[in-house]
Amino acid sequence: MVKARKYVYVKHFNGFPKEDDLELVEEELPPLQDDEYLVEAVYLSLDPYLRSSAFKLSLGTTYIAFQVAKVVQSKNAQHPVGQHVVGNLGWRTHTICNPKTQVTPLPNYGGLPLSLALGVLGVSGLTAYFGFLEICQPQPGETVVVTGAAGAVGSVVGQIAKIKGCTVVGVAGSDEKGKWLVDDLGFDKFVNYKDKDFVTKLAEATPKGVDCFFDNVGGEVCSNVMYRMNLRGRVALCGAVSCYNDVTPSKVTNFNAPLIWNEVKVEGFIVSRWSARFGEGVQGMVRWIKEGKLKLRR
Ligand SMILES: NC(=O)C1=CN([C@@H]2O[C@H](COP(=O)(O)OP(=O)(O)OC[C@H]3O[C@@H](n4cnc5c(N)ncnc54)[C@H](OP(=O)(O)O)[C@@H]3O)[C@@H](O)[C@H]2O)C=CC1
Ligand SMILES: CCCCCC(=O)/C=C/[C@@H]1[C@@H](C/C=C\CCCC(=O)O)[C@@H](O)C[C@H]1O
Repeated sequence: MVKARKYVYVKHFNGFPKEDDLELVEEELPPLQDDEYLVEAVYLSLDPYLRSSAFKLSLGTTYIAFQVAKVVQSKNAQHPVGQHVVGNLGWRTHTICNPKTQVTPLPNYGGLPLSLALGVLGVSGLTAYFGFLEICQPQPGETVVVTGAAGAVGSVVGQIAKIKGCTVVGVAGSDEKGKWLVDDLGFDKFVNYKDKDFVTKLAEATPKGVDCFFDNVGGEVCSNVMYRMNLRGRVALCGAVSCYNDVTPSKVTNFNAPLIWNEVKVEGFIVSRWSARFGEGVQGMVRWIKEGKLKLRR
């Protein structure tokens, strides 16, 4: 008999999540039926959307999260013991899956760690790859700004922009992160959004204006970058991490006028739009990692 432990959503978040909004529960799992298989979590993801999506969840459900898991018992020939899979199984240690469970067997990434399936070779990396390339359509020589630049998505966006021959400015919240972006990842410049002179520093870092803007944070930082957009610039609205736990909507500077005058194209997206092409994205990223063009923090 296997005992699973899982985090159950028991109280709606009010502001930032609190410990007692989730409860750790033990559950005895029944023996496997035909075609079922049991997986054990190896890595769990902890992503910003776990906060922004909470309002859609019913109380009593296991908290959502992607995990990399290993098949430890199986009555399903497609999922033999020892296989690794990735899927949105939630924050739980053990899960009984059946043929309808949406998990993807993990390929061997040529020696790269399986945890990357929750990072650069998973939702975060694919969000950067498709969101940036498809929506921003970067051209060599253009100026790209990415917010949340030291995060899982932003750090990949900036590196892809460098691969595409752009000048890249990362926005992050500490000088230590900025140093990592410039010295280790090859960003051209960094601006600290906590700097009291952020607006001036941003203008200094983007003397030719901004052609592509990939926004992960929303709020006033996003508004400030909108004012730097060039004629026919492109903005990919990926996330708004600064606002996910707002109890009342945050007040920000209105940026309609500069976007209208400059005929800027602004588009929000959810990465699943490109799910039929995820294999292409993973292949592209594995190639860049092996060529040393895409660096990771493991
Ligand atoms: N549209 C889609 O399909 C998807 C969207 N996303 C979104 O992408 C964004 C980035 O995700 P991910 O990289 O995984 O997250 P991470 O947690 O790795 O990074 C987020 C970064 O945001 C910065 N940040 C946090 N709070 C603020 C704030 N108040 N103002 C400005 N910056 C802030 C943090 O850096 P610092 O210390 O510098 O503040 C942090 O590095 C999120 O908004 C997420 O919801 C993710 C996946 C799919
Ligand atoms: C303003 C909020 C933007 C959130 C953007 C974001 O981080 C999206 C991440 C998705 C994530 C969504 C997960 C669950 C949504 C709840 C269930 C549903 O309505 O379908 C997941 O799909 C991976 C990222 O694409």
